[in-house]
Amino acid sequence: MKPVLEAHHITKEFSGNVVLKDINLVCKPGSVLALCGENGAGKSTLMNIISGVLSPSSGDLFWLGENVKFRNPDDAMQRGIYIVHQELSLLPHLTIAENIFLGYEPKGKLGFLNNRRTVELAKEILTDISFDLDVQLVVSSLSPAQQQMIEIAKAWSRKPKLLILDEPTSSLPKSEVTLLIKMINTLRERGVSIIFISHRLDEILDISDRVVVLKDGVLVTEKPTIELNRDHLVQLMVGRDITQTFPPRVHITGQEESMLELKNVSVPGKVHSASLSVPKGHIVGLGGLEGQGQRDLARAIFGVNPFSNGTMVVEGKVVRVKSPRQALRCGVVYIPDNRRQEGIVPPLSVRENMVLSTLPQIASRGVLQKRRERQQVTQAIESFSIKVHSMENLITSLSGGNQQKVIFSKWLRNNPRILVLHEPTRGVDIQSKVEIYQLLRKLANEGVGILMISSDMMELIGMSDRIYVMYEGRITGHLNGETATEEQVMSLATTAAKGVEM
Ligand SMILES: Nc1ncnc2c1ncn2[C@@H]1O[C@H](COP(=O)(O)OP(=O)(O)OP(=O)(O)O)[C@@H](O)[C@H]1O
Repeated sequence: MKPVLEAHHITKEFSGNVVLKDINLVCKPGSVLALCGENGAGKSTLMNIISGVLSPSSGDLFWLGENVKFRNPDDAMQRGIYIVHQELSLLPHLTIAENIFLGYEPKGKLGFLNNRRTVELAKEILTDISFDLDVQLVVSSLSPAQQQMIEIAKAWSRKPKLLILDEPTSSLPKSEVTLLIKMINTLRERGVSIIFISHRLDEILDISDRVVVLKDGVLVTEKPTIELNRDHLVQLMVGRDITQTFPPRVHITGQEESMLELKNVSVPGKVHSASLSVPKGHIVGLGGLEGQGQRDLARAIFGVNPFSNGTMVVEGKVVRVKSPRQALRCGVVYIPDNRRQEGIVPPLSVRENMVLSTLPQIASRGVLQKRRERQQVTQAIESFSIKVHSMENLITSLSGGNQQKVIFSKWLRNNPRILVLHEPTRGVDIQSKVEIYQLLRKLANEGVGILMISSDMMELIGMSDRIYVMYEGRITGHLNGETATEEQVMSLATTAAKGVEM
């Protein structure tokens, strides 16, 4: 079949720094091409070139055999290239139908907006891709998975020939990924050529027909997916085998010392009478489907939206945490899941972003302190393997995964006693995941109490010493992390049973 798009010898430089070298790529109709590689390998840059956001420094793009130069994303979209970015672009206060047709609203005879027609057409689009949802719902009421699917429905309404999905599953729990995969398969059957970027290897192997691996801006492999397995793919991306993803648990003997205890805490309408305990040196997992109150619980612990009732005990003392500042004073640090929106300050450099949370301490000190600060930043860049040329580069010039690592390291500079993390490895490549897991275990071994919210079942079971599960704002039970199974977690995640320990 004739390719829709061919990239010939694409190279891209940013101020003399070559981030893509001589890339050749072929995208065929009705086929899914998975694009993978470590954080900073060049995946987004390549997609931005294909979708007209960036121009290549050299090389050519051919669209249906014709040599093309896109001046902007609209230009590429006119041809049929549509990109769905990692960050969702929907307007939360508008309905699904309004979002799908934003900027393309069907007009009536006199040129007025035709709301009924918008609703009808939106319904047709959802039906066409077998997605059953009331198109008059407001987007803010949807789950992240549903919002992601509306992004794809919006793309589908523009009749794309080439659809680029940049980490579409990274914020979705496994249970909802299935829905998305079904949708991708439907689009493939309709003859759409799809480029699928993901760090989730199982999905890559599941969905794609061919796999392309980028490493440091070079295309190192292109193979039919059936010739690959998980280990092989890791080898290609990382350059070595990763035999052990999760570091070994350490068995703590003697009396358990509690770092954080929640007794019947509530957040109105979100968390109902939840109780849990995080012992010293433990990693306690908090699982469940997305949106069951985990975020509200974490934010309340950190004083963003305080608990309305119940008791919070930190290292044996009852505390009332009403602000993040108070939480930090109690030794509690919270690293949220939407790190890129909440965590970075775009106009600042990597160094400035890293020292931000401890800035008042640093600002009052002199040259020596500045030197120390630079040393600490250098150390953080090394220990997190952050891909950056200079610490003075703007944070926005880093790849998504590397921005996440900067934020991670920034919060850890506060020397937490209790660390609350939400989806610690979302959007992070396999190698860095392993590094983050090792770091968390090291912190636990040093006596930090860790509460890790994760919808990644492998991670939850592989890392936690104890697992609590939430459903509809309640903790439905807890499990021993070492013996827990996926089925047990799922069963607690979908039932209102109480007080189960297995
Ligand atoms: N506007 C820019 N200016 C300077 N450097 C940039 C710019 N955009 C990207 N880069 C650099 O290009 C390299 C590739 O980044 P890119 O975002 O394409 O990686 P990626 O493979 O998509 O990573 P991730 O998985 O983390 O999203 C990185 O080293 C990044 O710092």
